[in-house]
Amino acid sequence: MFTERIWKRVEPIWSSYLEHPFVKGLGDGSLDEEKFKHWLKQDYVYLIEYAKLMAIGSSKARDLKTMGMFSELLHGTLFMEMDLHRKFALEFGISEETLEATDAAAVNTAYTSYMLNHAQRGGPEHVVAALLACAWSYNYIGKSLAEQSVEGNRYAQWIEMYSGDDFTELTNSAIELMDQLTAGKPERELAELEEIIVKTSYYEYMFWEMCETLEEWPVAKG
Ligand SMILES: Cc1ncc(C[n+]2csc(CCO)c2C)c(N)n1
Repeated sequence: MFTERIWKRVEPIWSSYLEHPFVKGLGDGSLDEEKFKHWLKQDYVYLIEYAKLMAIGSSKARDLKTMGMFSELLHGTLFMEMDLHRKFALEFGISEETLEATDAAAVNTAYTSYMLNHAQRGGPEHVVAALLACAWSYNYIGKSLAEQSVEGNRYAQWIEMYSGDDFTELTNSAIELMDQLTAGKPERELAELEEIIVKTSYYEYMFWEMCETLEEWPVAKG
C-alpha cells in the first residue's frame, strides 16, 4: 500500500522532530511560555488555511464517500482541534480575536501556500498528499510524548489531544483515504504525491524551528 511506502520514507524525518527542543519541551513541560504562545497563534492561522484545503478536497471529490471524509476532517479541524487552541489561549490570556488576527510568519505562509497550490492544481489525491504529513505526524508525536508522560506537565492537554482516540481516528481516515485514492495509480503519479508528502514533512520541521526561535519575518517590524 502507498502509505506503507510513505511511512518508510518519512519515518527518519519525523523521528528528528522528537529530538527538536520545542517538541522535547512540550513533552517534559519545560517549554518556554513565549514559544508556546508563538506556536498557538501561528498554528491558529495555519489551521484556517488548512481547513480551506479540505474544503477544496470536498469540491474535488469524485464520490460522496470521499466528500464526506474531507468534510469530517474539516469539521474536526474547526471544532475539535481549534477548540484546543481557543482553550489554551484563554489560559494564556490571549483573546480569540487576537488569535484570529495573527499575521502569518514567513515559514507559515510558505507552508500553507505550498499546500494550497498543490491542492488547487491537482486532484483529490493531491489534496490528501498535502494534508497527510500534518495530521499523521502530530499523531505520531502525540503518541510518542504520551508514552513518556511527566507528572504536572502544563502541556498535558496538548499531548492528550493529539494522541487521543478522536485524533487517531481522523489520522487513520486520512491514511485510508490516501490508500483508496492511490490504488492502481502509475509510479509517475505516486512519485509526485510522495514528493508532496516529503516536502510537507520538511515544512513541519521548519514550523517547529520557527516556534523555537520565535521567528516571524527576517526584517524588523515596521
Ligand atoms: C503546523 C501544524 N501541522 C500539523 C498540525 C496538526 N493537524 C493539523 S490538521 C489535523 C487533523 C485534523 O484537525 C492535525 C492533527 C498542526 N496543528 N499544525
